[in-house]
Amino acid sequence: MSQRGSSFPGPLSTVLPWSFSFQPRDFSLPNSSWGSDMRRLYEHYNSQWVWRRLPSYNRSLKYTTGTVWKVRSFSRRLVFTRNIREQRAAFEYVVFVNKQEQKCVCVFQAGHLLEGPPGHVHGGAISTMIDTVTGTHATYLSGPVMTANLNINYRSPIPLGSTVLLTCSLDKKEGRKTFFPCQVTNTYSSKLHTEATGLFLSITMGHLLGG
Ligand SMILES: CCCCC/C=C\C/C=C\C/C=C\C/C=C\CCCC(=O)SCCNC(=O)CCNC(=O)[C@H](O)C(C)(C)COP(=O)(O)OP(=O)(O)OC[C@H]1O[C@@H](n2cnc3c(N)ncnc32)[C@H](O)[C@@H]1OP(=O)(O)O
Repeated sequence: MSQRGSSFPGPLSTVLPWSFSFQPRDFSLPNSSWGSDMRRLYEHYNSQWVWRRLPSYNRSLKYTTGTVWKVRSFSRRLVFTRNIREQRAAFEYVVFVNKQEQKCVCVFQAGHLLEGPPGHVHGGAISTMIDTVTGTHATYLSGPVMTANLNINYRSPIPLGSTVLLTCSLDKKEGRKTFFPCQVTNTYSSKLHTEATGLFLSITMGHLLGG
C-alpha cells in the first residue's frame, strides 16, 4: 500500500513553516476499525497518482505554525472531528485531492456516536463533514479561509455505521469568495444522500487571532 502525500501540499505549506512538527499521529491512515468499504475506497484513490491523500491531525495550528506564542495558545485544543479517542466511534475519514481537476473526495465511515434519527446519522454530523471537506478543499486551493455560508439539502438518510463518499469541486472564485458544491452519496455514487454548497472567505491569520 503506498503512503503518498505525507505533507500538506497546499498554499499553507509555503506560507507557514512546519518547524513544530514532531511526527504527530496521522488520523487519515487506515486503522483496524475501518470496514471493507472504507478500505476499498481508500485503496482505490490511494493507488491513482492524480489523487493525493491529505494527512489529518487532531490539532490545527500546533503543526502548521512556526510562532511560539500561537503554539502555546492553540496546542491544547483539539480539532472537533478528531477528538474522540475510540476508533470507529465517530468520524473516521480520509480526504484525497485532485489538483488537476480541482476536485476533492472524502471517504467517511459514520460511527455510533453520530446517531440522529434512530439508526441513522445526525444531520449536524453530516454538515460537519461537509464543512470539513469543503473547508479543507478551500484551504488547499486558497490558503486560510472561514466558512461564511453552508446551504444543505438532505435527500435520503445515511445508515449509522455505513461508509459514504463526499465529492467536492470548485464552482467559482470571486475575489476573496470561493464556492464549493458538495454531494454525499453511497460508495458506488448511485444514491444521493445530501447535497450542499459552501461559501468560503479568504482570511488572514490575524482574523482568527482577533487582529
Ligand atoms: C478555519 C481555519 C482556517 C485556518 C487555517 C489554518 C490551519 C488549518 C489547516 C487546515 C485546515 C483544514 C481544514 C479545515 C477544516 C474545517 C473547516 C471548518 C471551517 C469552519 O467551520 S469556520 C467556522 C464557522 N465560520 C465562522 O465562524 C465565520 C464567522 N464569520 C466571519 O468571521 C466573517 O463574517 C467572514 C470572515 C466569513 C467574512 O467577514 P469579512 O469581514 O472578512 O468579509 P465581509 O463581511 O466584508 O464580506 C466580504 C464579501 O463576502 C460576502 N459575504 C460575507 N459573508 C457572507 C455570507 N454569509 N453569505 C454571502 N456572502 C457573504 C460579503 O457580502 C462581501 O461580498 P462583496 O465583496 O461582494 O461585497
